[in-house]
Amino acid sequence: MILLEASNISKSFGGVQAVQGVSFNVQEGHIFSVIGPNGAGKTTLFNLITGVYTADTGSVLLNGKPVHGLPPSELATKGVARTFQNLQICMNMSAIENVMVGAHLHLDRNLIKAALRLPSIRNGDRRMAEEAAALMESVGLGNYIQSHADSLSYGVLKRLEIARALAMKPTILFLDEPAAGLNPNETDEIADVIRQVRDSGITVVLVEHDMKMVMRLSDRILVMESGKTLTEGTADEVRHHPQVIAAYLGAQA
Ligand SMILES: Nc1ncnc2c1ncn2[C@@H]1O[C@H](COP(=O)(O)OP(=O)(O)OP(=O)(O)O)[C@@H](O)[C@H]1O
Repeated sequence: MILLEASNISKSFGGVQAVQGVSFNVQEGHIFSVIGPNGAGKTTLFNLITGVYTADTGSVLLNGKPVHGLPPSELATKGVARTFQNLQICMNMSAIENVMVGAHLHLDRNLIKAALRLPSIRNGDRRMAEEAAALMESVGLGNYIQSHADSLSYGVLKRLEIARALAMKPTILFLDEPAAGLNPNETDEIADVIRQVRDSGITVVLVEHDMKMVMRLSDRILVMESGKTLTEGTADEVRHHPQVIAAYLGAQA
């Protein structure tokens, strides 16, 4: 079943056509990855689908219903969660408080401040804390539940961000470069977490530069170049596509 249907999405910034007429479908239960060289338009596409930017053209259907133009907070109530390329963890909070914040809101910095005043977080609401702890266990962070965020390694923080997004109980999770800056061991750990998220029934959309991880994890891959779709297919199809090989090697197609 198609969960997300993006059609003819375009966005320009001044003279730069960042995304031009991109269409794709994401099947429920899949890991769908978006790859492409630097500046190909991947993050812009992500921002358009998740309501950070408004598209110049195109439509996005979630479960067959239009969701384009909705802000991230409203998309979150419809089951759309995301992480960002740059960590959005509150360093002056404990790890578990960060996850509990995710249960309440939708990655808006101002709202995070407001959430700190919520009685359920301030008083460490037991049920919420238990759920947050269970989520942390599920992404391999059981040892860090009471840790302060600023004491955690980058690899752990990246997983913590996923745990916080999962606390929103999404049906579809967008991950923007989850392996960026991670060493090979941390990358394997995050790949395991992503697979586990998918196996738990949550559809995953991924922007990622680590090709090994993308090829191993993805059910389908969209390749972008200069704002446009170069091709879309399975890892095997994409890997053997002459233009993809050319784009990545910088040769002429
Ligand atoms: N807010 C913005 N204002 C102006 N130009 C932008 C903005 N965001 C992106 N662009 C431009 O749009 C194009 C696509 O950028 P985008 O960040 O989406 O690419 P990307 O594929 O995610 O790149 P990377 O892999 O380096 O993150 C680039 O030319 C970029 O400079």
